[in-house]
Amino acid sequence: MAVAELNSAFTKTHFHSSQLSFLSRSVPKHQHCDFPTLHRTQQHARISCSVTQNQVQAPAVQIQEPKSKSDCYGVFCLTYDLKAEEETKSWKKLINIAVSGAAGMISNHLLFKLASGEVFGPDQPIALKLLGSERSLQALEGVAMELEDSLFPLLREVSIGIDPYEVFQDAEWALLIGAKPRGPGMERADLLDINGQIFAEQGRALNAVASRNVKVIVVGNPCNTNALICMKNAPNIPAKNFHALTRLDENRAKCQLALKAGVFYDKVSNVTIWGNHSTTQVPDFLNAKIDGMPVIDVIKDRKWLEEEFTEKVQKRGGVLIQKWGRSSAASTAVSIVDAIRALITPTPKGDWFSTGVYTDGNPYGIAEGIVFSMPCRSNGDGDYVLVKDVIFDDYLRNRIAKTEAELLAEKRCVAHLTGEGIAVCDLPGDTMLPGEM
Ligand SMILES: NC(=O)C1=CN([C@@H]2O[C@H](COP(=O)(O)OP(=O)(O)OC[C@H]3O[C@@H](n4cnc5c(N)ncnc54)[C@H](OP(=O)(O)O)[C@@H]3O)[C@@H](O)[C@H]2O)C=CC1
Ligand SMILES: O=C([O-])CC(=O)C(=O)O
Repeated sequence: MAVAELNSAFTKTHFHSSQLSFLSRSVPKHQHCDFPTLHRTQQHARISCSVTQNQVQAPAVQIQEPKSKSDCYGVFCLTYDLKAEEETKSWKKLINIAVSGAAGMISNHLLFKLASGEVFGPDQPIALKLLGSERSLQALEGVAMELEDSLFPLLREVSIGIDPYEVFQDAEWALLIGAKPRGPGMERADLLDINGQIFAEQGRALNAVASRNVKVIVVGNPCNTNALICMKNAPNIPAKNFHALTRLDENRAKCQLALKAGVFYDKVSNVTIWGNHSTTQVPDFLNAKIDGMPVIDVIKDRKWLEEEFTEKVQKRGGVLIQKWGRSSAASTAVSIVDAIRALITPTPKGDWFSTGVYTDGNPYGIAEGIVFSMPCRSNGDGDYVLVKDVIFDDYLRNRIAKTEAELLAEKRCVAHLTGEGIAVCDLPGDTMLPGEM
């Protein structure tokens, strides 16, 4: 009888049949293993594989603890000691990434990018913690199965759950995508309230169980005000760590400028989206550059910039829905990747990126206490600073004032969720999400 033995240190304590199929893949290629056997001690598990010519032997599996609701999924319950394998010795420490709305369309693109290593790098193992609801639990299992079947080397753990207090445990990144879409006839105030409740609860959960330096990117709409609510409910996490995703708007603006100037879009830089992720957002062509030159010196059609370009970016999401029948999912996932990478890699010299962040202490005179998209730079440590050397003209100031007024009105409308008293909803009538046009 030939016996192959694999020693691994396990941090998890549960095993079931799907793991055994994984374990059999772990046996050296020259030895076929029909029946991997798991032996457990207090801290370690050892797999031995019995290989016989004629003999059939039942697998012996000792299960020591029951699997709990939000625990690891399938093959991901198996956690190797990364230092024990030659290939993984140089890898960084595993990081925990929580994703809400994980069974939704955006996540369906994003999760596979995260798992592939293209976001955090080829030496960064990750654990994905997927938050769903009763409604989506089955679908979430399907997502986890697809992640299993993708055999991503860097994806070391996946867990699924419906309780944010469990799913957000030790999260170092929280990508908050899940939110109720605005249905026909629904008032924007109702949407703010329904989604606000979700983000208030998730803020409290992050406050209670996430890493103290968790970086939070809110995608679910209306993302600026949801980010504000989340932040206000997480007082023990730095306010600076909360972002509303406006990178998709920045990417859309770069694309339109490149198209008009007849250049490839990598020539377009320094594009700021000011304000709300809504149709009042301000894509800033005054400070933007094409091939290092001010956009206004390259595209000398101010009327086009003020009217057509601006409106195209503001309403791009809605036009896409009309054509595609659903809202941007792939390009949103790409922009989430861009937003994360903007924080974990140094910003190219002279350039900046847009993200919705808390306005307290901003150098532009924008009202404090709201989450507003502004130009930022990072040295790649996950943090950012606001860019000071930007210029304004009357046009830009007026446009910024409009999106600022909208966000202040949204803030008053969710005062009951931010601990700031009684809500008063006097939202401007034309307030729309990009996708609502
Ligand atoms: N900031 C940006 O640039 C962009 C933001 N968005 C926003 O991202 C969000 C997600 O988009 P997408 O993935 O396409 O949407 P999907 O409809 O595919 O998924 C959204 C998820 O939200 C969750 N959800 C939470 N609460 C509710 C609720 N009350 N009713 C229904 N679903 C709920 C659902 O998951 P579960 O049941 O698991 O909770 C669902 O899977 C939306 O709010 C959208 O407007 C979209 C594009 C760009
Ligand atoms: O309104 C939506 O859900 C879509 C959206 O935010 C966008 O495309 O920018």
